[in-house]
Amino acid sequence: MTSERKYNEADGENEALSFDYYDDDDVFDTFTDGDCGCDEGVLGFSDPFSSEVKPRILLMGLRRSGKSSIQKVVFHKMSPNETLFLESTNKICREDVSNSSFVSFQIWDFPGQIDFFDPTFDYEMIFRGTGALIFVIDSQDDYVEALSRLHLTVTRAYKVNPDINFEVFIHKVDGLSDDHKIEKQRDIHKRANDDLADAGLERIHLSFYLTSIYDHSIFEAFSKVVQKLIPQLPTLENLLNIFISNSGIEKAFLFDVVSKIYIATDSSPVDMQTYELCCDMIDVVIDISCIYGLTGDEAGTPYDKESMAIIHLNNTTVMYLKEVTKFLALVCFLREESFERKGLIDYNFHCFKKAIEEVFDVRLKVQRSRKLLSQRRWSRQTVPNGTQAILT
Ligand SMILES: Nc1nc2c(ncn2[C@@H]2O[C@H](COP(=O)(O)OP(=O)(O)OP(=O)(O)O)[C@@H](O)[C@H]2O)c(=O)[nH]1
Repeated sequence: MTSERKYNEADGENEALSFDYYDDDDVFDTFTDGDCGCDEGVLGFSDPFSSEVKPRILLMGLRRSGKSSIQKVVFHKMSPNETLFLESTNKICREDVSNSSFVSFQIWDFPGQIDFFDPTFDYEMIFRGTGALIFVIDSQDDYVEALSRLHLTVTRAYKVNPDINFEVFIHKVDGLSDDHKIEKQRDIHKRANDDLADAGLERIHLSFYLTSIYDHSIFEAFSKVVQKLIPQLPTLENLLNIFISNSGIEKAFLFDVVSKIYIATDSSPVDMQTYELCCDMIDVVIDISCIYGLTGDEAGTPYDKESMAIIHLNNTTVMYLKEVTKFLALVCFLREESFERKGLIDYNFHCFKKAIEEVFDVRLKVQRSRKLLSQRRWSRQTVPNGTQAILT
């Protein structure tokens, strides 16, 4: 935990990774647009362009279910113990997460007591621009009320926007035994789907995850939620498949370094232990770099084009980490004998990196033209004396 804090201190609010690799300020905001702070980040409907570019991820659930803790631990590197002191959220908090061109979305943290019947709460507007709705259920609490809330939320949201991905986090499972976890998941899964079937809404698909901020499960679950929002995912997976099969690599992950969300992996199955090792490796690289690599002046960054690491495990496996872009790292697992052909791996990596940059460029162009289009549309709706017309 000490090392995590060091990273934060050296960052000056998570901005350590924001050196310029691409120079489009609009698209490459720093990790967060300032601290979420919930004061600046409070729901504001004034930005007419943001919702067009960034999908929304909503964090909903009953009070004290753990929504703000999830956001703070995953995106602000807060240590889990510190979440004990988080105050209850009383307004909708909106935060931009724009780590890279692939990981770019807004997270909206809702206070537990949101009332759908409150006429001042424009839920239609909120759900319309939503990519994923994460509903957090406290597994250590009685979840009957949470399930009826989940049903109400999902049915309302689905009516407005049937394209939303509904993700249910069965949260705080750290206090439960393995058998108990499975039992809870089965029960919640059954009840939630039965409720939907009773309402004639079997077509709504809910995905379930067992999560806790005290282990890597929350990062893994968030990775899967985010991956569903990346339209280039099949391309990235394909590139990873080609890369590993030509390099004798067993498993490869493309990681967003700041959040430790993996945005893609090859098509072989992911096991939790491998994922945890990758997260630990990223922590080691960044922490050592922060503590011993920075000279103390503002210019240094703990992660740059030269960043790479090799760790030989005691089971004849090698872990290999390399920088892909200023926010992305490739972490691979391979046998020691395959690693003898490091030259080949590096050459293939070079080709892989170039391909990723091309995918990246295409997305940038699409984003720029979309933004331009919406700016034009917006200015067309501006009357000559400079006051804005009301959008219809
Ligand atoms: N054991 C355990 N406790 C957790 C976990 N996640 C959050 N908590 C605790 O749950 C409590 C409530 O967390 P918050 O993040 O404030 O909950 P919230 O849903 O944002 O609450 P509101 O803002 O009131 O809606 C805190 O004391 C957290 O430390 C978890 O994974 N395991």
